[in-house]
Amino acid sequence: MNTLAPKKEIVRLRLALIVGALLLCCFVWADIVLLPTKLHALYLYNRFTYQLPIIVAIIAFSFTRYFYANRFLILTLLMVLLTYTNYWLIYQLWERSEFIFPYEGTILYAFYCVFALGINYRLAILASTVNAFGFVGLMVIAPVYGERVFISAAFVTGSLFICAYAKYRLDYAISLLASTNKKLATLSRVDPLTNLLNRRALMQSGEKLLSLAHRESLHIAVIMLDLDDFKQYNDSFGHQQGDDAIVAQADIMREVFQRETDILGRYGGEEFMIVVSGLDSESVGHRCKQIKQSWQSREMKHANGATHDWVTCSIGAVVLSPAKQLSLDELVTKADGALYKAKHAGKNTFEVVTLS
Ligand SMILES: Nc1nc2c(ncn2[C@@H]2O[C@H](COP(=O)(O)OP(=O)(O)OP(=O)(O)O)[C@@H](O)[C@H]2O)c(=O)[nH]1
Repeated sequence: MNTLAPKKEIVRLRLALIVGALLLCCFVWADIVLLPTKLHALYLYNRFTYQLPIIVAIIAFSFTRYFYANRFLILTLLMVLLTYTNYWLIYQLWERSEFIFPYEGTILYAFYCVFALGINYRLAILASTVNAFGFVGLMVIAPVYGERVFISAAFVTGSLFICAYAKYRLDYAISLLASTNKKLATLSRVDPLTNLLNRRALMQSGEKLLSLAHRESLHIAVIMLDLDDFKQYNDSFGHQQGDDAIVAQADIMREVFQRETDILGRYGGEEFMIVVSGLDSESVGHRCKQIKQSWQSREMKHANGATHDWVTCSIGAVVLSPAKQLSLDELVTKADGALYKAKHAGKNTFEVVTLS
């Protein structure tokens, strides 16, 4: 499970590998104190001909473009190679002079590769299985640990699988956290009733589209929509049915504005906002007409005394030509002004203001 950007992840791994190489050198120093002098050459040969060069080779490989995509496989291979070169050393020291070299390194290599280098739990299980079999095989061909062979094998195998299981729990917790974060991020941007953007997200996305439109010399339009006589509707049919009308307004907006770049949101209450780029006044007017027609075709009965028999909305739009620059707040104020005019013109109508 990786949550870092590729470049940072590569640097992190490289540092962890360098730390691993340095730790290995520290262990060499400690082991030399433990080992009889006649075994020093054999021991140093193992560490400096196999183990250290393997780590250095992976550090060097981390500078190639093939490393990132294959890093987990490479690090799994590292876990197996470090362990098997250690088995080879245990075997040789036993064969040469029946010296009982400790097996704990096997567990340390696994913890280093799984937690410090971060190989995922599936590969950790694979490497642990291969290493556990290797240890049992070693015990069969060389009775290094004598009577303690069963407890040693159980200790190594148990530790390897506990390590893999702990990685599974960790990966699971991290993926749960990542998906919860994603859900929370969506929830913080979306209006739960309509699934449109909420006001904050609407303004953020609107700002982005505005600067993009300016950079690419495109028209940008801000369109405000407000359901007509909605208080009366709620009073007559209840809040629940009022919510249905709000959802219908969102559906109509989605029907009419289908481009991926169109930004649709609920500005607040029964007021909605759309930000679109690349549409001139005529096209914006055409879409406003489509919204009107869609409400008309739905014939959602309105309350007695409302200005129209079915639910309608009024629309105010402002279209900014590429030659002019205004902030989003200024465009919203102008679109609001146009909406106010549409309301005063008798509702169920639209007003488009062009700024060029
Ligand atoms: N059902 C429902 N009603 C809402 C929601 N948000 C706001 N409203 C109602 O929308 C109504 C808005 O009323 P007003 O601002 O007076 O506007 P209006 O009655 O539509 O009048 P005009 O805008 O002039 O057409 C209020 O009664 C709010 O309670 C909502 O989420 N659900």
